[in-house]
This record gives sequence, C-alpha cells and structure tokens, in this order.
Amino acid sequence: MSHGWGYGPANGPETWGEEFPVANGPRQSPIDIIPKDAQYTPSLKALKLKYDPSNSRGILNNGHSFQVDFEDDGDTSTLTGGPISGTYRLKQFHFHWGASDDRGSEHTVNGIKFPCELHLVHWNTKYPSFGEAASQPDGLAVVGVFLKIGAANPRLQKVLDALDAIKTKGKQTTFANFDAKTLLPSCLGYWTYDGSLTTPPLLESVTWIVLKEPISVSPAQMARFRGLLFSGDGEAPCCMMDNYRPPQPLKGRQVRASFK
Ligand SMILES: CCCSc1c(F)c(F)c(S(=O)(=O)NC)c(F)c1F
Ligand SMILES: [Zn+2]
Repeated sequence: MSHGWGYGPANGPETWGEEFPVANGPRQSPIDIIPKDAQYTPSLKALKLKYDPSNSRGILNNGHSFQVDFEDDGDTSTLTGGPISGTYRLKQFHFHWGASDDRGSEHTVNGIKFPCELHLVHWNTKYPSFGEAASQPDGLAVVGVFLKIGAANPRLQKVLDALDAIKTKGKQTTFANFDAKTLLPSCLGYWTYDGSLTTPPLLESVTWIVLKEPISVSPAQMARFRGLLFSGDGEAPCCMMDNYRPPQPLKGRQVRASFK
C-alpha cells in the first residue's frame, strides 16, 4: 500500500515537511488574505484571460483532486496582463473542497473559509516546458476563484456530470470543448502575492492571483464533489473531501490588490 502524501491524519499537510522541507519555506501557500492589509496598487494591470475551448482534453481523478487538462503546445489558451510579465499558458484546472460547506477553500479572507476553491494553473512560456517552469520563481501563475454557497451554478454542470466517470483514483475520460472562462466571475478584481504550490512538492514558483468575487455553488452541487474517492479501484473506499492545505505564515510578504 503506497504511503504517499495525502490529506489524512498520517499523511496530511502537517506531515508534508518530512519529505518536502520547503513546506516551511519563506513563500508558502495558501495564506489568509486580510483585505485591510492588502496594498492597493493602481499600476497592476487588468487580467487578460484568453481560453480556447478546443484546447480542453480530458478530466482525471489524480487521487488528490480532479483536474481538467488542456493542450498547451501553443499560445491559444493564455493568461497575460495582471501582475505577470509575458505569456502564461493554461495547463489545467482543479478544485479543493471540504467535507461540509463550512470549509474547503485553501485561501481564506479575514479567516473566513469558503466551501470550495478553483485553481486555474498556468505556466510561463519563457521556459521550455511546464516541468521546467514549475521549478522557477516566476514559473507558474495560478488564478484562484472562491465558490460560495448559493444558487446552483449551471456553469459547473458539465464538470459535475463528468465526475461519475472518474470516481476512483486514476480514472480519466475525454472532456472536449470546455470553455474555462465560463467558470470565472464577472468582476476580475484580484489580490496577488508570491507563493507556492499548495500540494507537494510545494514548489515556491507560483504568482498567486486570487479573485475577490466568488462564483456560486449549491449544497447539492458540493455533494457531487464529495462523491469522488481518493482511493483506487479495489482499495477501501475513501471519500475525496477536505483536500485543502490550511493557510501558511505570511513571513513578511506583501499582498497587493488591483482594486480599492
Ligand atoms: C507538479 C504540479 C502539477 S500541476 C499542479 C497541481 F496539480 C496542483 F494541485 C497545484 S496546487 O498547488 O494544488 N494548486 C495551485 C498546482 F499549483 C499545480 F501546478
Ligand atoms: Zn490547487
């Protein structure tokens, strides 16, 4: 039985530093965002997200979350503007969520947890590959979107309807013609800071761009996320939930805001 990192008492976030010492590094993520402490920076540019639905490829249960992967051989699905320089390509998006609607997000705002957080992962095309970029301090840019309990969100439905086909670890299926832009809120105001992957190997290579405006999700839709399993076929079933890392020390970092 593989040990490997996870979110349980024996392999969860409090244990990750044993194998990944960077877990205690100077720019770890997530963080608790305190809006009154964020520095409004008028020179921050507007986010420019150009996503081509024809780039979506598949949806995979990776044993920690599920991810939708995108073809990233060209500059057809990109992030530019915002706090970054150059062009970053969309690689994948995934979510983190809780066992109940009172928790699940990785970033918090004034200590408040949301039930779920969406991460859209992009890599800097100044590097030859995602893998190379992931090891560079300016290699990745992740757009974080909070999900807040409210009306059912029709834009999540295609993703949720695909989950039955990827219930267990390692399962994947095709997921074509999905426009990731439909998952974004109408307002793209954001907080930004220098951080890391929130899962091992916890690389300190992420420019975080956390949107202020959440999107909605209903309790019934949240229950669909929790129908996934961390475990693989033939293993004791373990429900996929509470797959979030708690906020990490700010260690003197400045959080900037694109809005007043
Ligand atoms: C080796 C990384 C594989 S891609 C990936 C990922 F799978 C992931 F989960 C996160 S995260 O830290 O959890 N959320 C931002 C990332 F940032 C990523 F880039
Ligand atoms: Zn994530």
